[in-house]
Amino acid sequence: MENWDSWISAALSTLSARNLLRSTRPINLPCSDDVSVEIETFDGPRHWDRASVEVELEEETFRQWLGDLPLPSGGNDREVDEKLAGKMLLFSGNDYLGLSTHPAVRAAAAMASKQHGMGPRGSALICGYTNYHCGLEASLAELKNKEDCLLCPTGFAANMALISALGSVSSLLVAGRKPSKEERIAIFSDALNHASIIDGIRLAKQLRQVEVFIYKHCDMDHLNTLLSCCKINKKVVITDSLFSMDGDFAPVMELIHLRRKYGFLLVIDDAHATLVCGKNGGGVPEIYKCENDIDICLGTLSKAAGCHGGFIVCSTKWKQLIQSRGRSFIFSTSFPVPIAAASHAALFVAKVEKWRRRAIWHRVHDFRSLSGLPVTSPIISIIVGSEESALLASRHMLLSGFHITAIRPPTVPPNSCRLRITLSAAHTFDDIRKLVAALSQCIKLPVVGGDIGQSTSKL
Ligand SMILES: Cc1ncc(COP(=O)(O)O)c(C=O)c1O
Repeated sequence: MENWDSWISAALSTLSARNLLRSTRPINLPCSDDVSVEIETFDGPRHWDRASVEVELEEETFRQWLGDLPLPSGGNDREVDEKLAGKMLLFSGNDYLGLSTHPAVRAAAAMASKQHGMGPRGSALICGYTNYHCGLEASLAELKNKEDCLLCPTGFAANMALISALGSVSSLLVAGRKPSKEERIAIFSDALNHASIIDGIRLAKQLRQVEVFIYKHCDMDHLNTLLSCCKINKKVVITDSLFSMDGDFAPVMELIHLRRKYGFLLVIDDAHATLVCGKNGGGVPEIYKCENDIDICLGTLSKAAGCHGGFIVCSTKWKQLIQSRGRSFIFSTSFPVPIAAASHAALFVAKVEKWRRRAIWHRVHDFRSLSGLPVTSPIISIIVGSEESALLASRHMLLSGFHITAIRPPTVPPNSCRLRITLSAAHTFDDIRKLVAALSQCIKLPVVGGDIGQSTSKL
């Protein structure tokens, strides 16, 4: 029976026959000693952690932001004059473990920039790929328990590169002509997948390489029906593992069950779960120990790693294909060496400082018990309905000193406007208590701060 392994091998043979297979040739930048020896780690939070969740706005910016938000009926600007600017508590970032301000991450970036500057600048296939990038790829493959890894300029670029490479398989297998409908790739995509997946799919569709089937959010019955009706052989299912707007998890074990039934290629975007989920931070695949059942896993270093850049962990064969056909990988400058060095340090710290993962999950638990909302992850989506209600709630939170944004159409459907709140290991129980107290003044919560005075955290 034909399967993805034979299709990918055939696509690689075609590329090889046409001299189109590409590989990276790392530039060797001498680094001083083994970096992991110099990385300092700590057994609990320190003062620098606060810098990742405390921000300041200029008075002018604060006024402008408030100016974009409606005044409550009968309200006036007096309260604005009272609060104004100064420090705010950030509940809207993606630096889930607070690593962006860690001394080891700062030191790695500083040392690399001192030794090598911000170069070499160029795309990975030309001259932008170094031993730093190579080492980071090896660490990510190890973290995710996969054969290989390919770094991309961003997480957005990683999804675009993967999907353009995927689409190219259908053309490569019918060399010299356009694939018929049955010869295309059938992509099944969750309705709430990230914009980078949606854009990648739209592009491949326009090029007539793929047929697209959108299944209802996390609805495995709907996916099963679509799969069973589809006559195309080459099927792919792609989903966020932890959804960026709703904060819920994809039903990974059910997807794996369907994969066994239909033999599709399973791709997950683990951007928000990497380093946050799993004992060692391996993300959703580590929770279920199902790394072998997930064919391709994408992620980003711009969230829990606190740095920048995207990655794809997969087999060496898939890596060869993506680096030869993934346009956003091929035609974009790779990220600078200090970013690679800092990301490498962040991965090391995240592995050693396991208390950070415990801390963020304690904060999730604290929020759940104080608010009564059934949250299951550090991404909290409080749906308030109309655009006006969301903006009024956002205004109240802003005036209470919380940096939280209202999410509106087109990012979310009309009448499901929401406040999106993200938690971090750098938040304290007291931060969560104050947050819930402020929320309870503008939103009806199931529990209005029941045990707001007591920590549920054991940290
Ligand atoms: C699920 C998901 N995938 C990909 C990305 C893109 O990552 P990056 O910010 O590194 O481009 C994001 C960022 O918001 C995301 O939420």
